[in-house]
Amino acid sequence: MRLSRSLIPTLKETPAEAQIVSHRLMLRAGLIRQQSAGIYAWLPAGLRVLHNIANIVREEQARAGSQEILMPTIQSAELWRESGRYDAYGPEMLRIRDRHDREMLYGPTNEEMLTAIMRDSVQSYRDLPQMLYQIQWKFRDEVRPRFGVLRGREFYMKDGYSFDLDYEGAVESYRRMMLAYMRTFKRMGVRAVPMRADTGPIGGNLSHEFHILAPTGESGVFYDSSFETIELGDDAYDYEARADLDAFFDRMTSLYAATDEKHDEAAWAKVPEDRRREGRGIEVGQIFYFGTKYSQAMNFTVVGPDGARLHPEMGSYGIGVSRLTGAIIEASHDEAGIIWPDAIAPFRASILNLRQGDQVTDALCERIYDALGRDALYDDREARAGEKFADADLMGHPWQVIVGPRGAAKGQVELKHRRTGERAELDIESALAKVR
Ligand SMILES: Nc1ncnc2c1ncn2[C@@H]1O[C@H](COS(=O)(=O)NC(=O)[C@@H](N)CS)[C@@H](O)[C@H]1O
Repeated sequence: MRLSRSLIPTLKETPAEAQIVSHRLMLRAGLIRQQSAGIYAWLPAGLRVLHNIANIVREEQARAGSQEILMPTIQSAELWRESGRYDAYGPEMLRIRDRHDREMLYGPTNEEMLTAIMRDSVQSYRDLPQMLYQIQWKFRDEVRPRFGVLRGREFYMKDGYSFDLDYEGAVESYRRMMLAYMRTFKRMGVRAVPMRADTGPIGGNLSHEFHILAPTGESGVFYDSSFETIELGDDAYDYEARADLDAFFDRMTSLYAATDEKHDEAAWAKVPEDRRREGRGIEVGQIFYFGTKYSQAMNFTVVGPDGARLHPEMGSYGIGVSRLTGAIIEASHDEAGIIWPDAIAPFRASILNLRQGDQVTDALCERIYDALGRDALYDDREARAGEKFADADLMGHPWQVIVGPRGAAKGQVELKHRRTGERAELDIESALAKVR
């Protein structure tokens, strides 16, 4: 994209309402604009990040054998009355009435809906196990939305659901998702720590939250410092080998890590003193096993191998896709702005034209822009070099291709790596080879 023709409204000043760095930087880098409390519009560069995150989630869900579906955001109240959660869910649920005065709601999650779809679709044990997910907008009427997209009211979530014949199968699904989640977060360039967690309104008795460690995290966390160094998502494990799933799960859960709600002083005391860490975490995902809570409540049964009916065992698995855009900035920024991990950056490179109007410089910029295609943001504005440098650092793309008249005359550019600050004078082909 050409910056002179794009809607990426960067700001020099920090908006007063933004209290944490990711909220400030997302506004200043022109990624989002608030429309009402906890509800945001995603501008072109912000939407590219959101799609990059969602696509990594998609690829890793596919690898784990989960099928993508898409369910509606608007749900009927009676569906939630079947499970008893319509009243239990409380004021976070946005309740609405349609023109025929039917009670509807904007879905905060979809356990009931997918259980009803499965109830209407499968009758035999041969149709299980199934693992399905969607990436869809949710609404939770948070009493105090804050910190930008970290705690919004309308937010983008991957929510997955597993259906198994028995407890053993449900445990395998849970462990499959543990591996998929750790691989997913690793690919996004962040370290997320799996922590034992409470289950809250979703239910069940087994749950882990995945936390990115960041000083602005809302959750207090206690963890073994080994999590700062061990390999968190390596590819050595095979989803089709139960022993691999068990080995990975044991490795991830044998080290101590718990949110403050689940912190256990006795277990904590067994962690060698020099390895005990306390900190703050941002919850970017949570997985739950809750057995037959929904299949019982909604009378979803299949005919088992012996002809008797059984209630499938379920779990659900969420990732905060829109929250991750902010959480990753909390974990990866400096005083100049965002430092995007390569895999999710809105663009791979900013092209900075330092002498707009100079024919040789313009021509070289166009050549580089053509070569990099949609992965580049070409700053072709009539603006001073200093402004272009500041905006490129603020927007945080991994590479900056800096084109000035002296270098252009020699067919050279200056290449800057945003994360390390390293600079090099290179000919075009060498520079393009590094950026691609
Ligand atoms: N208000 C919010 N704003 C942004 N992200 C949120 C918000 N509430 C939850 N999330 C994200 O959504 C993830 C999943 O939400 S959850 O409540 O833990 N789990 C569920 O809803 C399950 N039904 C998953 S299928 C959380 O880990 C968090 O990263």
